[in-house]
Amino acid sequence: MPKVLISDQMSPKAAEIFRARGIEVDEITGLTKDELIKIIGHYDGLAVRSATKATKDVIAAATNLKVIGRAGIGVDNVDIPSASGAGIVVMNTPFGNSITTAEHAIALMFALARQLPEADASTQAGKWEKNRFMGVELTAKTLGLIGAGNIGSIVADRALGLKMKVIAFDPFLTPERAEIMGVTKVSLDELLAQADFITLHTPLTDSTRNILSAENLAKTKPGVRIINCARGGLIDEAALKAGLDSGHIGGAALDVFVEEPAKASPLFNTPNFISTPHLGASTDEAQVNVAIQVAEQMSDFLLTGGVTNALNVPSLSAEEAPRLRPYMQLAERLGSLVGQLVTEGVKGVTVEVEGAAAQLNIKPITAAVLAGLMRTHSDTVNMVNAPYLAREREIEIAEVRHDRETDYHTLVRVTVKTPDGDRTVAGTLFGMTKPRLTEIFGITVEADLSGRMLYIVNEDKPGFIGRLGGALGEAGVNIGTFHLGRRNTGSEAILLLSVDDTIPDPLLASICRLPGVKTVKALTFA
Ligand SMILES: NC(=O)c1ccc[n+]([C@@H]2O[C@H](COP(=O)([O-])OP(=O)(O)OC[C@H]3O[C@@H](n4cnc5c(N)ncnc54)[C@H](O)[C@@H]3O)[C@@H](O)[C@H]2O)c1
Ligand SMILES: O=C(O)CC[C@@H](O)C(=O)O
Repeated sequence: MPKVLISDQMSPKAAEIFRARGIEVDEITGLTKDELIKIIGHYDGLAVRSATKATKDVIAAATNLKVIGRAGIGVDNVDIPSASGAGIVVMNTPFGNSITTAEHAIALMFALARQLPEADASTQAGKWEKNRFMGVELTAKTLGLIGAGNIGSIVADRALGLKMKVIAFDPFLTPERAEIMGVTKVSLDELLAQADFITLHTPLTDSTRNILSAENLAKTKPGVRIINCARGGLIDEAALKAGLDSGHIGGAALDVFVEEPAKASPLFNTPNFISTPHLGASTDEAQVNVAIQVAEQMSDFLLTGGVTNALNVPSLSAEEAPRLRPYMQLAERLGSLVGQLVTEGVKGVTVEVEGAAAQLNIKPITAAVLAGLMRTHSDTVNMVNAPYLAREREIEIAEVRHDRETDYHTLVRVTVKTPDGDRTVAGTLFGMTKPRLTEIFGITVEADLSGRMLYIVNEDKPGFIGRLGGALGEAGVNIGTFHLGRRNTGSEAILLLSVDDTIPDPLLASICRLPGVKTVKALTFA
């Protein structure tokens, strides 16, 4: 009988479902990392919210673990590359708490507009300071959404009902979708300049970390009020404190912090600052939703192999699975590679199959490309919802089968249309099972795409590889594999290195400064 550990506070519904489906379940919350490491080896499944950190060390100790289920959306507490490396499926429940979180953002917006927490504390202290708490109306004010996905869309809907004007910055929001939502798509600078209230609804990624930096906060409208119910790290907390102190920022409400639990913060006790302890998803309704979903999904997987809402494996029928699975892994990695390298909005994706791949059902291959591509910008994308999301975002999808001889026995090629032009990558399967990159942006290169990698474009001049090796060696970064490709002798070369550990930002910056380097990017593959 499979055994599941529920290691965070969860609705009792989750344990009820596991037991009803014949799965043994332990509910042990508040474990330290060492305590978790000690017991995790006994379990086939781990059900978490955000407190448990499923780190590399925890996963290394999880010798029987087959599935990690996140009762919620954000999976930044789960090391997905390590889980994938260990063959552990990671699932989340993408929509169960969206309404609840959107409502929390709206609640915080009201609380800021009318200084509710301070007014409450003052009244209950017997002060009756009627003249101290002068608020602002929300009607006719401009709300700036940073991130217009599931939660952002619900916030927009509610704010429009409050007669606010809603503007949104989201590189993946098409003008057509913005029109359907009733919001105006704007650039980040336009949003910063126009919004009376700003609310954040993006995952924490390389492109969103510190999106409200000191520099961007300085571009906001004087008196702006800011709400973050998404992830700590989207706002520079020190700059936010300075902005509140100077009065440039009229108020801020944070549900999430860089360090959680946030037991101390320079922001605490700052006037016009409101905080809640990561309560965005904390309603009876949302917690029942996510508990039921996670327990059903994990039970299905442990008992039947069925995969739903997985972030690192495709969903597949039993018949197609054996032949398609390696192609989907290849497709997902090609999509992820372009997603990590292309920064501008994607307008179209063409998936071409040649050789043996042309005989297969192309749909799951396309879904895998799209999931890999869009997952770099959203925690909620999986093979199942990726094609739907792509359509919703007006991304044009084309599928082409080639009946022609190629250099490879089987080949998948992905071309992404961006405002800056087309970007093409291609790959094959070695031994019909191992994904292998064969072409990147017009340059032939043969490389694995797995784990943590470093992508460098440089001028093809002698001495560069030695300098790069020196920089990595000095920083104690071990190179696993090394792949090189170039357009013509002496022109542009591409290097793809696999590395054992995360590359720290200062090291990336120093590689960037090496003579001849044009582009450097740290990549991660699930
Ligand atoms: N406080 C909480 O308890 C709580 C609860 C649920 C979710 N969350 C957080 O909220 C986040 C959003 O959830 P969701 O369901 O709306 O996710 P989603 O994936 O549906 O939407 C995220 C949106 O962010 C956009 N985005 C990505 N990069 C961007 C960038 N650089 N600039 C602007 N927009 C960008 C994406 O295009 C997407 O539309 C989650 O990632 C999760 O971390 C927090
Ligand atoms: O589980 C929670 O309380 C928080 C969930 C939230 O951060 C999420 O990403 O879904």
